Amino acid sequence: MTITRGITLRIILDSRGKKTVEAEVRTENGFGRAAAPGGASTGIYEAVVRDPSDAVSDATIQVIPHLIGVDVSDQIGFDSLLHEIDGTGNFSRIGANVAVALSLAASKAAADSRNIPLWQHIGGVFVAHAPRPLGNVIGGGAHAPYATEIQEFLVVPTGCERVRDGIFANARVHALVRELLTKRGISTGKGDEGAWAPPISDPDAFEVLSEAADIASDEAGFEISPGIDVAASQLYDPESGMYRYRDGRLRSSEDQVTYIADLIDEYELVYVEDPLYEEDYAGFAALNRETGNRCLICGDDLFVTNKKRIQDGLTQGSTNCVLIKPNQIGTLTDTFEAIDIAQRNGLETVMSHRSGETEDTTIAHLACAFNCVFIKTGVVGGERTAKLNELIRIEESIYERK
Ligand SMILES: O=C(O)[C@@H](CO)OP(=O)(O)O
Ligand SMILES: [Mg+2]
Repeated sequence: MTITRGITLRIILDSRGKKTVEAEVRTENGFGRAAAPGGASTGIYEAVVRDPSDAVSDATIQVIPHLIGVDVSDQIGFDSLLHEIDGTGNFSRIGANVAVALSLAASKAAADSRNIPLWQHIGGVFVAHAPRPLGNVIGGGAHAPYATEIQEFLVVPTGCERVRDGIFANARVHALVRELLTKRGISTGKGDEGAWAPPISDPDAFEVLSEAADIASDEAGFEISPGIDVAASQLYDPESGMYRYRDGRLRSSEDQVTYIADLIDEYELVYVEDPLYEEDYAGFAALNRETGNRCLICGDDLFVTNKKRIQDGLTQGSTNCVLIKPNQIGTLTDTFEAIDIAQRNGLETVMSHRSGETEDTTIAHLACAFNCVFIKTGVVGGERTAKLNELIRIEESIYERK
């Protein structure tokens, strides 16, 4: 039976030590638990996160009673009920943190009631592989003060056969970056996602990243490629309409496109996320036209996992890739719809964590079920490795089935 018998909401800690929402859904013979992550460089069009304590006490009275006796095997029905109760279109009444925790916990209860893992419940019988891990090894921006200007310097094991080996290779790059920085006498604190947060310039970070990736690649015997998340909304100054850099330099949208295109060529980047700020569909399109044949140009703050915004991006040719964060949109059904419109129109999808995370491993299952090309999870830290280790287990089950 997949009818909800009990639902619990509680406040737990996230990896930044902030409060967040956890939901538990029980059916007669199934149980699901999920927690909401939290962003630091959030997009302005994301579904609305409420104060966790207020949201949980309100939802306990106003939401949970409506969800008892509901069939969790009908995920679309469950999620539209959440929208109906909320009534705002952006979850500003019940809170996107409450909504996403409930929606994901319901899907896990449904999977558990069927006695199968979540990836299989959602993806069905033809899930053929796990996504490659996109790991953050050097970072700054909104995730670490006085570090790099670009928010994330990433690596992805583009040449690995087994995802498991790629996960270990990313960890090796992470360790090598520390060695290289230490050799140069540079301190190695960490940012919110476990990436090193050294007080160095972006060109220096690229240099260290390339060197570490080359060494790890030689050791592993497969290609490890670099990427970045610029998180350019954080650099954009709406008053001047320019991107404002620390050295006082201002870049127009055109300058920013040239700057990023040059970085793509100089460092052979295979992935660039949010190179322009969250309203600049045209700037994204210019970069995508110029470099989309050799690099994934990915929208995060631009799309916020919202199918309408992805449609706008499609119309303008803004990107060839979409970042997917379930908590940006609030339910699993909305997440599916965003992925569906992207993939049906030939865009790649990347499943992503948030900078504030919990030990929740749901995104590892979703990334496999939805056939995402990469999963962005970070490289080290319990809340990051929880997802990577789950990916190792899922990949093993997929292989055993073949
Ligand atoms: O910008 C991003 O892609 C994310 C995750 O890396 O950061 P945040 O969760 O702070 O928005
Ligand atoms: Mg981003």
